[in-house]
Amino acid sequence: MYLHGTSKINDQGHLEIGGVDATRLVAEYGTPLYVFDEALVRGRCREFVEAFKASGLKFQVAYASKAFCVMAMCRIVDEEGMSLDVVSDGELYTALQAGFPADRIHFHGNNKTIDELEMAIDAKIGCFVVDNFIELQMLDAIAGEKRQKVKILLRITPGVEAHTHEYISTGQTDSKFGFDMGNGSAFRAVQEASQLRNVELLGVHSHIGSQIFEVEGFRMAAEKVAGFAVQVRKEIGVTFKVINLGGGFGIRYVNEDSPLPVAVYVKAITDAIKDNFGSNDFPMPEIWVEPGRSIVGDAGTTLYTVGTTKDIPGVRKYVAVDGGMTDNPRPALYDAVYEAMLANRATEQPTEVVSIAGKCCESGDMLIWDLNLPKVNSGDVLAVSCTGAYNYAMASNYNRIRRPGVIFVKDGQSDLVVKRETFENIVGNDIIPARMKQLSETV
Ligand SMILES: Cc1ncc(COP(=O)(O)O)c(C=O)c1O
Ligand SMILES: N[C@@H](CCCC[NH3+])C(=O)O
Repeated sequence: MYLHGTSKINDQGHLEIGGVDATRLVAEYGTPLYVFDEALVRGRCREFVEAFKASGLKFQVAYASKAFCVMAMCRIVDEEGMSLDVVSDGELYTALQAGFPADRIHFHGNNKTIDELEMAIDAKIGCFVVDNFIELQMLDAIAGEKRQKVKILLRITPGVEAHTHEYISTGQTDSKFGFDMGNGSAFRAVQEASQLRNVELLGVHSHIGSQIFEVEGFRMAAEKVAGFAVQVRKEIGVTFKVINLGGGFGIRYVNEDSPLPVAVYVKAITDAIKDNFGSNDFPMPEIWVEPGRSIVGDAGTTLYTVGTTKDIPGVRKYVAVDGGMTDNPRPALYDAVYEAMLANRATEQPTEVVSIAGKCCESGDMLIWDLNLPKVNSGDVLAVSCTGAYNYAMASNYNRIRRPGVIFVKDGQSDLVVKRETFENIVGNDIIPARMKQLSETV
């Protein structure tokens, strides 16, 4: 397993993250457990911010909280001076509860409800990324009722197809997101927005997809957006102050993945902006981005305890862990691949090929196929790397399994940032209707 950030093998032959022995974490917090390397998260935030500073452009780096949104994470993002992108009232609520400055919150989503729009207007967030005509009209009306003028970007689909899994590719014409540039709806949206009284149109947003390894897609998107911006300025006199190129920067899950350093992505984007703007035809806009996965993805490791094994001679050996698709649905959803190691026997050589199964009542609940490990025993600790993004965020209670706790580790210290769910949480929202036998009557 590739060791990301501060992860290393210590003198006891154990995996250590943030200066804390993984076996100690297991003893203290139990498994499954999401462990975040805080120094790596902060390091990634700084890589983005520094790279943009180096460009000399005005910028905002908004962490896409959908990747991993908990209050402690919002605190880190604030402390690192970044903005925050939310896509639901739940993410917005989390950010506000964490004391995240509302004026640095951007609100995304293709179907924001009236309640969500009201909540965000009341909180005085910094910017709405408007996805469609209905939302544009609704937002203008609600802002008018509340006597506020809200800042907006329009999400446009530039017709750029990112080379990634089709479910996480979003920049193409056939997408549920945004105003299409190709069929003229993006142009009409700018016309409409620029005439509304309660919105201030800052510019446009484009997000082409996720887990992208090349800069070409970003460059193409920047060029297309620039062409659009020039057309809009020429034909209807509207000048964009902000161009947001979204997120999508890839990370290394496995050996075959070849992400570029953050600075290379940022340079490609800022160069593309400089190449296309900054003349008399178009003043230099502010550039915004929304990285999610690349901030937290490889900073996360999930620790599991090995339970049962099933050997089918000549076919396969299954090794089951105490979690699975409930804490990491990505293999089942996207055929995502992961690396793993035995955290308690990290220096031992691999001797067998096993497949890691989850504990859900579902054949598709497989975390890793064909993994080389030392001979695995019940009670071993399996560490799966790169689980920081879209794992806790997409976790479920399928089979009524309790969601694991989350800890941050740094400089030899571990802090619980999300408690493991309890059985009380599991039944907490259940109600037995009055017409059914009540608990007191069942004993
Ligand atoms: C609009 C938008 N911005 C930002 C992101 C974050 O993407 P990533 O986690 O790949 O950086 C996404 C998710 O793909 C998104 O849909
Ligand atoms: N959930 C996806 C990423 C989606 C990004 C949101 N537009 C993943 O795990 O890869």
